[in-house]
Amino acid sequence: MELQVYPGKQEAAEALAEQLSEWAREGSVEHLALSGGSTPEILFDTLAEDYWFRLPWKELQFYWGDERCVPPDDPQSNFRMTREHLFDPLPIPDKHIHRIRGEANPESEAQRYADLLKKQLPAENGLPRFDLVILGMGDDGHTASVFPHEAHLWDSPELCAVANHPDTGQQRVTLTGGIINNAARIVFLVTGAAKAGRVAEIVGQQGAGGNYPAGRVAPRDGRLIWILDEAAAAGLPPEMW
Ligand SMILES: O=C1O[C@H](COP(=O)(O)O)[C@@H](O)[C@H](O)[C@H]1O
Repeated sequence: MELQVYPGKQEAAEALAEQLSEWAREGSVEHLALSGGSTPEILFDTLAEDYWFRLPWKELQFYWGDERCVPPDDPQSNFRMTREHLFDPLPIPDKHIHRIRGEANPESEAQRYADLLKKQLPAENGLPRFDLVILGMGDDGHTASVFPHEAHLWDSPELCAVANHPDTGQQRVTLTGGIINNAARIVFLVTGAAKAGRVAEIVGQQGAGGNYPAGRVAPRDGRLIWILDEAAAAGLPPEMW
């Protein structure tokens, strides 16, 4: 596990943008899965504003780690946020954007997306392999849309599953642990004081970190990088960073 801590969320986002641009320019990232929620907005804005000419945008294929089961223009849609902050401003061909259809029947969509991943991605260890999976972590330790109350979904033999938000019951379609942990690189981008407790448990291995879905992220033979801001890292022992 590699740990990178930056003063604030802007610096953390810039660091990930820079590393992504290096990997893309050297040709080691083509297929990448994006996270949703609010944290990646700043990453996408940074990429759209400062990396127009510094990434081979037309060579990248975009996927998602999870999607809320809402229409693609809904305020809650991970695709909508990404389109507004990343795809609209940049020259990305529509055929390279492989969204999870939040408006479809969740069970059929989980199956369709799993089939698409099998078709699109190279295989390694008998599973499709992403070059890069970008993940966020919720305050409750969820990642993608595998929540603590449905942690068994992490071990699903299927590549994608239907999940339910613990408070709202909103359905989600999510990647499961097998395909996430098969990625060549997994990068967590986590910022803000609200995440510090879970970061201390999972990254600092204080307590029951391994019980959270985010604590189950452990690439089989790839790299795992946690990119934090100081607020999220505040519960980690100083010698770690
Ligand atoms: O619901 C979700 O939450 C996580 C974390 O989101 P954040 O807003 O706390 O950054 C996110 O990674 C996931 O993609 C999203 O659907």
